[in-house]
Amino acid sequence: MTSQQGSESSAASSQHDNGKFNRRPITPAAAQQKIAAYVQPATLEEVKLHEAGGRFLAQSVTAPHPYPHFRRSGMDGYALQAADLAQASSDHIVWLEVIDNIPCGYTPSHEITSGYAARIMTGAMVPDGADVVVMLEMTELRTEHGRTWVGIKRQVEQGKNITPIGLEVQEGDLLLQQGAQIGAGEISVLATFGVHTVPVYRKPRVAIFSTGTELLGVEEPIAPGKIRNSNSLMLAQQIAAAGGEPILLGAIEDKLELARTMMMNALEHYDLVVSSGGVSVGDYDIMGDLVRSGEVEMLFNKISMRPGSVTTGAVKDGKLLFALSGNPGACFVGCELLVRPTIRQMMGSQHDYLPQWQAELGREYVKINSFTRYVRGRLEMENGRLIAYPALLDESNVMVTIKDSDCLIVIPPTSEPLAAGTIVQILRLMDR
Ligand SMILES: Nc1nc2c(c(=O)[nH]1)N[C@H]1C(S)=C(S)[C@@H](COP(=O)(O)OP(=O)(O)OC[C@H]3O[C@@H](n4cnc5c(N)ncnc54)[C@H](O)[C@@H]3O)O[C@H]1N2
Ligand code: MOO
Repeated sequence: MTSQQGSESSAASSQHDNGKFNRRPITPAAAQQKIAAYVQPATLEEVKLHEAGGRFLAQSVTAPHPYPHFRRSGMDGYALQAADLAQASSDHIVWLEVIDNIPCGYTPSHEITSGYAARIMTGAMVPDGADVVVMLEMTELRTEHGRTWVGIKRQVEQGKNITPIGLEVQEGDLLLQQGAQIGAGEISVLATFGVHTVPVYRKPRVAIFSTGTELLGVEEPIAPGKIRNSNSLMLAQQIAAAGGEPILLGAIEDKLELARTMMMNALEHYDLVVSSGGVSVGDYDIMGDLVRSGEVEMLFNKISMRPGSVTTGAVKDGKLLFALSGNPGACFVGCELLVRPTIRQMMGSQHDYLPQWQAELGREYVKINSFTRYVRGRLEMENGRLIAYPALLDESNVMVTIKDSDCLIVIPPTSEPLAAGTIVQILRLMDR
């Protein structure tokens, strides 16, 4: 904040000017490590399988039975003994008597011995004695006096069209590791093995509030000097996508007392607290003042990164507080780099940080900085090469290009512009 009426936080900030201007930056990796040391794992709950999507498994799951657990036909056809077709050819048809009919879901009523076959459908249980299923299209039928024979004119290799027991999974195999995120494939595994309620980590309840006397509700008409509070809702979406349960506490004016009440209430009632705004050095940067006041233990209040250099982390009674910048670009990046991993760690994820890839820079990047930059960018595959295009407008206070980005391009501290084609690290933005 720069200009406001009111004197409360102005007075407060002047008492703290020393601490305010003397911030010691730590690296983004050091900030992530500091936070990780305070993460408390969420408690467990059992959820119904159809509601488990996106959650993280709290216990590993092993197979209670093999899969498939019976020999399964892969085709509609006839189950028989391959050796019976040894003489079959285009000139010699082999006839086998059909003694059983096995639809899906039924068990065979006869063992197959030499000279006999069973009609069988895809997915049905192959009878004992049979070692091959011959497709319907390769057979013909003859019926006499109420008895039926199947005729086959070619040899078929033993085992053809039969899925053996345990082909996919043996009994006792590890199916899913603790910490695995439950998606469609995992749900399919759990359903197959009868796991109808799933032990998962509780979704952390993440309180969100914004500070700024300029902030209007989204539904309010625009007014001079005012802006709508987009950060709270942007954060709610990021937090939900990361797996947390966002709790929107609204916005407060830039008044230290309001911020104190909001922050203490949020820390008391929720698992994690995320605020936006008021962390810089201005007269009304109340979150910075609050964190420096000693009421919470400050972990850092400057990170050697842009955007989001003013991102602040603190802890109180074991609960983490992230005071993110009000600038939308910095707020977004701070959430992706710090809040998202925290939520995922709380939920037991093994993959907490954004995945890192390499790409070629799509156009030159000329800004020079002593801090690492996380530039929002767009990935394209061109002639088999992954190209990352930095957004044309990537300043911390730019909002509109966040939506166009699917990665953050990591520009290390550099004194030279980076040429197009330079190999850069990128962090993939997930869950969008
Ligand atoms: N003298 C200095 N000024 C600034 C410095 C500095 O080091 N010295 N740092 C700059 C940097 S870098 C950043 S980043 C910003 C950080 O500012 P704050 O985090 O304190 O955020 P505010 O001042 O409250 O707001 C910044 C900007 O964002 C808009 N905003 C705030 N909340 C929301 C919201 N909920 N939704 C949408 N937009 C929001 C606000 O109106 C401002 O335009 O400080 C620099 N200044
Ligand atoms: O901290 Mo600001 O977002 O670096 O630009």
